[in-house]
Amino acid sequence: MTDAGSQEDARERTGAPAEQGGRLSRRRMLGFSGASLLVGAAAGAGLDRVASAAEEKPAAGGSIPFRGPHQAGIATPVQDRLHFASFDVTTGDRAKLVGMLKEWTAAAAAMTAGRAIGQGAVGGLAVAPPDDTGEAEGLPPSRLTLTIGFGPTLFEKDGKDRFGLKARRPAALVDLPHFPGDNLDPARSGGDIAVQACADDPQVAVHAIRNLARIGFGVVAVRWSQLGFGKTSSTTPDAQTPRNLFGFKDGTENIAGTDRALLDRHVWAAAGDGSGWMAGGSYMVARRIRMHIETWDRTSLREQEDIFGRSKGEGAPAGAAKERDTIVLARMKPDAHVRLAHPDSNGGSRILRRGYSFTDGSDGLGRLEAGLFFIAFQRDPRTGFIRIQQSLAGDAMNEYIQHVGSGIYACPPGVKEGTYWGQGLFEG
Ligand SMILES: C=CC1=C(C)c2cc3[nH]c(cc4nc(cc5[nH]c(cc1n2)c(C)c5CCC(=O)O)C(CCC(=O)O)=C4C)c(C)c3C=C
Ligand SMILES: [Fe+2]
Repeated sequence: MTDAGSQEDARERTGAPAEQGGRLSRRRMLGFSGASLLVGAAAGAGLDRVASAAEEKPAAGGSIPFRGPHQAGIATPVQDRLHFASFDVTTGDRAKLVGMLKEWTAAAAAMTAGRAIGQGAVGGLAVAPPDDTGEAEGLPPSRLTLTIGFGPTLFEKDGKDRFGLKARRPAALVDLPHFPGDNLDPARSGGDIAVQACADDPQVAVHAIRNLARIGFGVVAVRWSQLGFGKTSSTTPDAQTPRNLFGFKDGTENIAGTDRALLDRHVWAAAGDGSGWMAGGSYMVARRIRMHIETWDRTSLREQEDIFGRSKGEGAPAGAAKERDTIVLARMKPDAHVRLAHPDSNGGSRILRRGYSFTDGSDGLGRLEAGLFFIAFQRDPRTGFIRIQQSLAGDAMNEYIQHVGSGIYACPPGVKEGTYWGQGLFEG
């Protein structure tokens, strides 16, 4: 850790805010003085209150605490941009993998606080590559969160227990079954380790993934990645519900990041669930879903609304006037998306959705290569995503979408002071 790193550790211990409303840039963070930290420590309780208020609703450029009981980026209010990356581990050396996870943890703590990695982009030796690539210099933390997850192949790949982790694989980390209509590209699926980077500034998210990949050189290689914009789900019900690329409000009936009871019941894995090292963690399912925009755009408004079971303008459930009015499933068509995805149609199953829209240019036939990068967190994918996706086999929307990429990852609990990402898996 650099001096700046020690200061950051001290900040996290004292609860001193990394910045106030995003006014401190990375450059200014490096100049954050030890004296001000002492003042912060003396102020103790008052600053703790500031920190927890900031945690609930930080300003757009602000920072989200990296350490805590749960990883940030799950219950955290959804940021504007996504850079998701899935990595293959290219070494068979467990010690190297653990060493990299330690380096990643230090780098993630720095970047989420708005600091540069190590000696920064220009602070090191002139004859060596800089510790940080530099494109986030001068930018605020932008509510960057980095969330790590471990894929099934980290535990066993092609019958090989490469890292002695096979017996540690959680029962809930199942291989996703084939669903009707799936057209999955192996080059956009799977991976041993995934990192979800979310931030309000795409440059900050891209910088984070780029630097983790750089640090991991020789240990991991990027298998596939996805950029996303225009969050399609909100975890803050008071905020305006965002719209997806079909033009509908998306995320109305999501689990709120502040709803402790629902999070404990449906999102956070518990000690009694079978894998003690996952307690406080969650399971992430990522699906790249292509949306056939051009076909959709030739569909009548009534048909579009029937497909979702909600109105396009207000987002009201069928037969109701306002977005938050009570849902009556019987008023929707039997194959309406909301009717089939609703907990009442799935034995009470609920997931926390955190997806983003994507457009990757056009597909060579003049059609927009666009869709939803669907991300869902849940306590158990067998009763979460899998259950709901099986129900969606009869979804009227299937004519307009296709699942083309897929991944499932066990996201360990949050990082405590002095520990590294996934330590419980390797040392528990
Ligand atoms: C397996 C889970 C789900 C997939 C895959 C999925 C794809 C998908 N969804 C939309 C648009 C909307 N979804 C909405 C609601 C909704 N969707 C799911 C699950 C999956 N969606 C759930 C659990 C719910 C909530 C159901 C409820 O309890 O009422 C809505 C309505 C607004 C809302 O509540 O969010 C929209 C719109 C798209 C476009 C899509 C794939 C491209
Ligand atoms: Fe949906």
